Amino acid sequence: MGSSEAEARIDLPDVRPSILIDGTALAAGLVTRIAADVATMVRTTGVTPGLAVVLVGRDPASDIYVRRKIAQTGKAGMRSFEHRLSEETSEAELLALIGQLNADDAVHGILVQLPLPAQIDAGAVLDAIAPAKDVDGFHPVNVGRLSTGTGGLVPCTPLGCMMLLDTVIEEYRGLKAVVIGKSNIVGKPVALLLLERECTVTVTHIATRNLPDIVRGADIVVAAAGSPALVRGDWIKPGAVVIDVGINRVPREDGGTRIVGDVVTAELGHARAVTPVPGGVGPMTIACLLANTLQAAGDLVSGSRPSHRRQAG
Ligand SMILES: Nc1nc(=O)c2c([nH]1)NC[C@@H]1CN(c3ccc(C(=O)N[C@@H](CCC(=O)O)C(=O)O)cc3)C=[N+]21
Repeated sequence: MGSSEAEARIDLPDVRPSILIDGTALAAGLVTRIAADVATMVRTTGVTPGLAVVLVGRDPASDIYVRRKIAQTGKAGMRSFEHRLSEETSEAELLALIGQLNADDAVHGILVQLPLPAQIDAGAVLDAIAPAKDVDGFHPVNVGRLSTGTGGLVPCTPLGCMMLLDTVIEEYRGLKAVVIGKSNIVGKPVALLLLERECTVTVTHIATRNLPDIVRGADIVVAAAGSPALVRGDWIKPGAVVIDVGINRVPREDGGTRIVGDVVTAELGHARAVTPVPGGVGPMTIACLLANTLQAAGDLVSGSRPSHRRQAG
């Protein structure tokens, strides 16, 4: 990254230096609270929440995330069931496994790690997961529930973004929010959550014209473009809150790689608050997966309709 070029672009009023929102600490606190709720559930119902994680193929990054997810379930006192399938797995084989997990009373949450190999239609797989066990919130039933504000399981990364925002924003009503990226996994659901809080939401994407000008009007920016160092300091209004969802692996001078977000955080001294990468949205995504697994287990045990999520925190 050309840091001298970066510095040259800063020409903004002097305001308080921005807060870095510590996603690692927030996630650890959430996992601790979830662990207490899990213990209560085990004591009062005899049921231990269980999460099945399905990984097809050998993507090294997916491997790391799956191991993190499994480790965190253990910390929260949940059970995890790891299913590692070969790169050559057919769609029919994967659908058969999902059928088994749907029917397994010890499994309350099912996560199929994305992306899937090319021979498998990811949409068909997500459609096959029982909506009540869909802890990713990707099933059309849960997507529909989110869009109508009628409960259900909410995708983990957007939920984590809202919890990070909640640490610095008390009143969302009327704030201008700009979401960069229109993915089904982050952009669209986070836009719906912000809309639910009565923000004025703009969703931008690859074909958006004058993106910097649109972002300059935002009180809240959620950057989920998957483009390293896309969002520069001079795009950000003084006092804005910036959530960086990007996880981009870029080459390091010494030949290794490092993870950077979509935002040049070093240029954001004039923002009110910014999330770091790593240590921001990523750990919250995993903590929210546990929160969703607990919610799914609670709803499955009580036999109730999908619950409305209690206020975060
Ligand atoms: N069905 C499905 N659900 C997912 O939720 C899902 C998925 N597929 N496929 C891949 C993405 C990616 N993802 C991450 C989770 C945690 C971190 C995370 O904890 N990151 C750390 C460390 C980053 C690092 O150093 O590698 C951080 O940002 O601090 C990152 C990425 C979940 N995903």
